[in-house]
Amino acid sequence: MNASSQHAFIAGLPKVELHLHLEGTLEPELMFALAERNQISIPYKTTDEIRAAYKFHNLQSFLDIYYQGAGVLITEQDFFDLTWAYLEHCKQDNVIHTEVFFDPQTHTDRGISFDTVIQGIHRALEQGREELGITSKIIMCFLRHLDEDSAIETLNQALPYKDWIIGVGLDSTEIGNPPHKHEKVFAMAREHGFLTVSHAGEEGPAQNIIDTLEVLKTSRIDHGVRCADDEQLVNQLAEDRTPLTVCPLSNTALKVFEEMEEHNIVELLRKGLCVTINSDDPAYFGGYMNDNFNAVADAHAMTEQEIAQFTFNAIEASFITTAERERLRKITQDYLDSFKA
Ligand SMILES: Nc1ncnc2[nH]cnc12
Ligand SMILES: [Zn+2]
Repeated sequence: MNASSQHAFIAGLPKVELHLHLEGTLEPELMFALAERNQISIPYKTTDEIRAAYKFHNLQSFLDIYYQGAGVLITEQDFFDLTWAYLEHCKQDNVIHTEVFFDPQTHTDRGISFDTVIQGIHRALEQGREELGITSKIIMCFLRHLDEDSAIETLNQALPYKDWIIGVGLDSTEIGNPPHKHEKVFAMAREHGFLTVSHAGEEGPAQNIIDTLEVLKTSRIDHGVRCADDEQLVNQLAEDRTPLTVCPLSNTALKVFEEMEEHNIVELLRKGLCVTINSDDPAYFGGYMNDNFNAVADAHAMTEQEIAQFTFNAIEASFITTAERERLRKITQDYLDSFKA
C-alpha cells in the first residue's frame, strides 16, 4: 500500500488519545487573540515569529517557552476556548475518546484560581461529548520541578472536583526530579481514589520507569521510550502489558530521537508492549494525532493491522468502563474489517 492510501487509512481509523497537555494545544493564533483580549504583552509580533521560536534542543528548552505561552490564559472562557479548539482537531482526526492533562500549578502560581481552570475545561469537554460525540476524561498533572507541598496543596484544591478528575499525573523536568520526590502526594491521591500516571523515561533513564512503577504505583507510563536501554524492563513491560503513551513528533522535536526512522515505537509494538500514539503538545511539535500516525507510518513500514493495534492498545490502556471499552473496540474492528473487505 502506498503512502497516500495509508494516510487515508489512518485518517479514517478511530483513534484514542491518552497523552495530551491542553496547554500544549495553544496555537499561535489563539495565543495572539487571548493576549489581546486579556491585554497581556507577549514577546512576539506575528504568529510566524512565534512558530520560528519553536526550535527546541531538549525538554527544558521547550518547557521554558511552553510555560511562558500559558500566561495568556486568564478567564474561564479562555480555558473553554483552548479546550474547544483541541476538540475540533479531535473531530477532524477522528479521535473518539481523549484523556487530557492540565497543569493546575502553571495557572494557580500566576494567581488564576483552580476553579476557573477546571470549570472552563470541563464545560468544553461536556459540550464536546454532546455536540461532537467525543468522550473524555481529565487528568491533572503535578509539576515535578516544584516541591511536594505545592502538589499536596493542588491535590486539596482538586478534591471538590473529584467527580470531574479521573486521575493525577506528573510532568515537567524529568532529570533531577526523580519519582521519589512525589511519593507521598501520589499515595494521598490513590487514597482519595484517583488513578495515577506519570511521565518517565522520556529523557531520563530506564531506571526512572522502574522507580515510577514501584514508588508511584502508576497504571501507565507517559513516554517511556528509554525502556529500550534495559532489556529486562522491556520484557517485563511486555509481560505486564504496562501501557506506554508514546509521542513520536514530540520525541523528534525534543531530540529524544534525531529522526523518526530511529524511533523505537514500532519495535516495541512488535515485542508485544502496550504502546500507543499520542500528540503531547501538538501546537508546539508540529501535529495532532493523524500527523503523529502518518509520521510513524512514513518512517516504518507497517501493515494496517499493526497501525490499528495502536488504537486497540489505547482502548485497553484507557480509563473507561469495560462496556465503553467494548464499544470502542467494536467500532475500530468494524473499520479494520471494512478496509480489508
Ligand atoms: N513532553 C513533556 N514532558 C514533560 N512535561 C511536559 N509538559 C508538557 N509536555 C511535556
Ligand atoms: Zn507529556
